Amino acid sequence: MSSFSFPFPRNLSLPLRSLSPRLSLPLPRLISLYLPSSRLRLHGVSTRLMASLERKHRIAEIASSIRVIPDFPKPGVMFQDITTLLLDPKAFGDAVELFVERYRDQRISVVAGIEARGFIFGPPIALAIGAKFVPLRKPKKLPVITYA
Ligand SMILES: O=P(O)(O)OC[C@H]1O[C@H](OP(=O)(O)OP(=O)(O)O)[C@H](O)[C@@H]1O
Ligand SMILES: Nc1ncnc2[nH]cnc12
Repeated sequence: MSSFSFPFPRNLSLPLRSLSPRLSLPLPRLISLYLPSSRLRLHGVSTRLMASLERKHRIAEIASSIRVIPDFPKPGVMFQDITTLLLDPKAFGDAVELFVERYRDQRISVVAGIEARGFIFGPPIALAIGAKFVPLRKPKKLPVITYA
């Protein structure tokens, strides 16, 4: 049975929206709520719960690193500006890692990235899962035979 690992900083607080919209606890307290004394729960259900909480926390951190510009390029559109995520190596790495976790070990041989943001995220994902990368460009951009 694998041992429990604790990947969070000690002073971290997590908003526990799934339990209550208002509940926010320091993580050690949160763990003491979730982890019963039984070793079985510690190594079984609670380990999965912690992995799920950590994933939610990572996604929230990624989301908060993206700058949102209201009403661009037209009223009503909330523009998601990922240039701020790209300036944050932790958030950028975590975003790539989420894809890598999902697609590794699935015998994927090619990752195709759509211009333009697909050119940013596709290559590191392809390298990490051992796949080739194919850029999907607009027509007539390349001076060689292309596939459409
Ligand atoms: O992944 P994204 O960041 O959403 O980018 C999507 C496309 O938007 C831009 O072109 P646009 O549609 O403005 O046309 P253009 O070729 O005239 O620049 C950019 O050149 C990408 O091809
Ligand atoms: N809301 C949005 N933010 C950034 N890029 C987009 N492309 C299409 N919708 C978008």
